[in-house]
Formats: sequence, structure tokens, C-alpha cells
Amino acid sequence: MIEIRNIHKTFGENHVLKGISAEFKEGMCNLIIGGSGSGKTTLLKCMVGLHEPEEGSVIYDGRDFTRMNFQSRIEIRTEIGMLFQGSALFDSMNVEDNIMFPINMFTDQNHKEKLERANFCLERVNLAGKNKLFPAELSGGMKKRVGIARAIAMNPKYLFVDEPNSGLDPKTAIVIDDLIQELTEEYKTTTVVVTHDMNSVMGIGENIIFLHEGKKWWEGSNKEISQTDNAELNEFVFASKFMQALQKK
Ligand SMILES: Nc1ncnc2c1ncn2[C@@H]1O[C@H](COP(=O)(O)OP(=O)(O)OP(=O)(O)O)[C@@H](O)[C@H]1O
Repeated sequence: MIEIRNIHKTFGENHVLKGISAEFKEGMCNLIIGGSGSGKTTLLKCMVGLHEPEEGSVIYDGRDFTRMNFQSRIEIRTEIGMLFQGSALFDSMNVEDNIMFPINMFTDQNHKEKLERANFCLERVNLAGKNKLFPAELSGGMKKRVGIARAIAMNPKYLFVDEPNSGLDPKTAIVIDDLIQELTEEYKTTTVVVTHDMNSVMGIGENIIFLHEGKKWWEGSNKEISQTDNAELNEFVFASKFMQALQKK
């Protein structure tokens, strides 16, 4: 489980996060949702140490990440897998080398062991045999899957995913969501997904926090989200014509 307590983050005059507290549960897809600019990515970055919050704590299974020195943080970083927005693969490396990158960085495994792990991860995302392709030769959905393979290369306890469906068609987006959910259940990871895609919310949103005006405005599950009387959340959920049509049924 990851617990965040009273997280504040400011950029100059812009107080983006105004005291966010939440729990992200193990073996579950935990979603951070909210409108554009509501601070979702900022919160994610505060959780993994890419931003330093001015106030508050991020606690990984009882370990206070925010109070740790650089060396102790490395230990937790090795337990974190991340799928960044746009996949963030290294264009000059082939698929296999991209997946082996975190293993090279954090372990002293020999080449055979690393290759075995890369092949296992590739198989797990249904891309067996695509080792030698370069990112430029992959479709958007394949890039995401390679990004996921890299994110699970170190067998992470915590999986962070930023906008997994950006740039994907709805069918491929569901494949990616399902994969994230399967891996979460299979490896009991604490998975945190930033999204504003209502398909993801309805598909994998077991535990959701909704950010609005720098605060946690609502929390609940995908089963509860369409029944809420929270005006700002309703505006977010039913913004699309598709969701409006479902509401009328
Ligand atoms: N490095 C930064 N420096 C200054 N301001 C920043 C920085 N990162 C984010 N912000 C500001 O913080 C606010 C929240 O941005 P953030 O990217 O977290 O929102 P978001 O909810 O993830 O948005 P989107 O859905 O559009 O990706 C915005 O006003 C943004 O301009």
C-alpha cells in the first residue's frame, strides 16, 4: 500500500496540490482522475520523487519516502516500475535493450539472465520475438506494451502509469487497460494510474480519487462514480456525449 498524507506542491504562485491525502491499495488499480491541469501528473511525480512536495509524506508500506536520504530512496526506486506518458522509449535502442535498461541500471545480472527476463516480459505483453525492432518500427499500442514490459522488468511492487491510453484507439486502449489490470492482480502490485479517460475509469477504476481545485474532491469506485451527486465530478464524468447518452438510458 502507498499512503500519501497532506501533500502540498507549489510552482511559483501556483498552488497546485493543496493538502492531498489518500491510500492506494495493493493488488488494485488505483486511479487519479481530474480535469486538465488539476495536478494529476504533479501528484504522481511527487509520489515517485521527481518533484519534492513542500509539505506532506509519501509512505511506501510503512516507509516514509519523503524523509529518506538519496541512498535509501534508491532501494524503493528499484521496487517502482513506471510507464510514462508517450511510452518514453529510447529511440536509439531496440526493444530488448529498452527492456533491459532498468536491469542494467539496478542489478549486476549477466547478459543471459537479463535476456531471459526481457524475453519473459516481452512474452507477458504478447510481443515475443520483437526483440530487435526499434521504437520507430512499432505502432502506438506496441510502444505502450514495450513500455509496460520495461516497467515490469524489475518485478516491481509499485507500478505507476501516466495516461496509458493517450494516442490509442478505443479498442487498443482497452487491451492496454486489461493488461495493466491483469499484471496488477497477478503480481499484487500497488498500481497508480493517472487518466482522464472515462473508459479506463469504468473499466479498471476499483479505487478512484478525483482532483479538483488542488484538493481531493471525491473518492470511490467505478461502481459508485455514476451515482454521485457531486456536481464537479458529474460535470467531469458526463462531459462526453457518449457518457451523456448512457446516463439517459
Ligand atoms: N515543472 C513545472 N513548473 C511549473 N508549473 C508546472 C510544472 N508542472 C506542472 N505545472 C503546473 O501545475 C499544474 C498542474 O499540472 P499537471 O501536469 O500536474 O496537471 P494534469 O492534471 O496532469 O494535466 P493534464 O491532464 O493536462 O496532463 C498546471 O497549472 C501546470 O502548469
